[in-house]
Amino acid sequence: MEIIFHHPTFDTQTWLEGMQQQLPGANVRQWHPGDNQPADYALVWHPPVEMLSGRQTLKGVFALGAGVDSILSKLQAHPDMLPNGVPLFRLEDTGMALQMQEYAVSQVLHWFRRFDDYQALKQQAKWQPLEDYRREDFTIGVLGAGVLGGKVAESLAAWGFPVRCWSRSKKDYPGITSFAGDEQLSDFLSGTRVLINLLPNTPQTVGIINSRLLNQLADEAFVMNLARGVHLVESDLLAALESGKVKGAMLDVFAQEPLPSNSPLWKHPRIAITPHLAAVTRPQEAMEYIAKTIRQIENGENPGGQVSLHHGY
Ligand SMILES: NC(=O)C1=CN([C@@H]2O[C@H](COP(=O)(O)OP(=O)(O)OC[C@H]3O[C@@H](n4cnc5c(N)ncnc54)[C@H](O)[C@@H]3O)[C@@H](O)[C@H]2O)C=CC1
Ligand SMILES: O=C(O)C(=O)CO
Repeated sequence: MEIIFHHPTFDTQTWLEGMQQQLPGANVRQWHPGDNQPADYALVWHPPVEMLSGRQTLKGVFALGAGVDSILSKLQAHPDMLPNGVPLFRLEDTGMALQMQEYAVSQVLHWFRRFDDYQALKQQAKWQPLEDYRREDFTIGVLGAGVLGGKVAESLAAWGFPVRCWSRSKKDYPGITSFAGDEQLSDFLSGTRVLINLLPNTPQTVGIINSRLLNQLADEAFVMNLARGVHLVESDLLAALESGKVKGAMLDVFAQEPLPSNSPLWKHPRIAITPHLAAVTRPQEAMEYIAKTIRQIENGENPGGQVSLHHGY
């Protein structure tokens, strides 16, 4: 079995040796421009078009992350990059759900316990106990209730918050109210105090967090964008913060990354920023998952994690 690997930033040696250990019978190599020797599987992130195109013998391409928007947008520009019928897989969880839970729970608790307000009071050397927020006024709405959104919703429900989620089709997560489809988006938003975005980047979801959506949230809402920068209309968020409709935001992803130093988001006192690390690929878990999937394919089984090219995620 021949496996080719390309990632612009990951430590290649770790992956070559790790995959070799996972699949002792395989020959795992780093792909270099000009290498058109046979390959059964490709492990990629931002792959050069020539790495994949024309490889009719591929049995699977693995994206080394959860979001496949960068690969799919390249595929749109170069439709022959992924030979017909070759399945594209992505990482499902592989340690990312726990990271997303840590991120979301810690920030929700930060807002719920009003640490943002106390931080502002500290700047004024003011000793001033504030009224507690009540859980019943702190409904959390998770946009996108898939592998990551579902787990984030579950972890917040465990903290006793009212939690709801919104997805393409209804979900049956215990203790979480499920809304589905465009026709239920307004109901989902109405009363949502903390909005957490974990949608994939598709033509249907680009710009979804705009002023029309923000105006439907509860007053003094909070916004957490953990998915993709293109989901959020940054100027609309700034306007909602200005008007007081939105009280605070935590952003991990941006329309332009790295976020340019002159972006007004940096200086805004009620916006917290992290540099796209809400959940990163954990090599060991990812390699175990990929190896398991490859074994399933080799055994003629139907593995999970296949991207729907039709739905775009
Ligand atoms: N900031 C970071 O560090 C990371 C960000 N991500 C982002 O998180 C996203 C979500 O990841 P997963 O949970 O694994 O994806 P997933 O595919 O398991 O879940 C996607 C969810 O969105 C819903 N959805 C999709 N299109 C919709 C639409 N038009 N209307 C309503 N609901 C819709 C689906 O029904 C599903 O519930 C990734 O696509 C990626 O962009 C992923 C990993 C790390
Ligand atoms: O896996 C993904 O999609 C990411 O955004 C990783 O940071």
